Amino acid sequence: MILLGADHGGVGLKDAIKNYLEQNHIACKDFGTFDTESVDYVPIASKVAHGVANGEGEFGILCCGTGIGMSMAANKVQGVRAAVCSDPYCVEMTRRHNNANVLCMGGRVIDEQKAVEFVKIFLSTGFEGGRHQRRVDQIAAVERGEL
Ligand SMILES: O=C(CO)[C@H](O)[C@H](O)[C@H](O)COP(=O)(O)O
Repeated sequence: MILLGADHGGVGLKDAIKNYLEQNHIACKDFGTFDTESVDYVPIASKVAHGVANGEGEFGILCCGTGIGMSMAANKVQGVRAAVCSDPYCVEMTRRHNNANVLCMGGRVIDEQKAVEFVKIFLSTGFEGGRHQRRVDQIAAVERGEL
């Protein structure tokens, strides 16, 4: 299950991604927003991030104007590793090296075609583990206040 969320700055990307997922029979849940009326991104990021942290969704995808506000809010939730990406290399590497579980993108930064391309990369790339597992474990230790 892929959990989706956006504010007014990212709703176009989110809807294009939802369309792609549904056309390809990939289960998704849409936490809004559903139009371009201004909304705060934080409560939406929180819903998606908690859904990923509690296992409702394997991955989250969050879109705002830049992707940055969404990533900042999502990364406050324990267990979430949200990455804001605007190029395909970073999308691939954040799965391979960081085991990112939330992808954040900006509707004022990239177009819908790129966003869908990035989602394809994100969902099809695995975590490499090894030395990267040690570093991801260290991020979790920071969350617990142990590092
Ligand atoms: O949090 C953000 C910036 O890092 C997002 O891009 C928001 O979508 C943006 O701040 C919203 O701005 P607006 O002027 O209220 O449309």
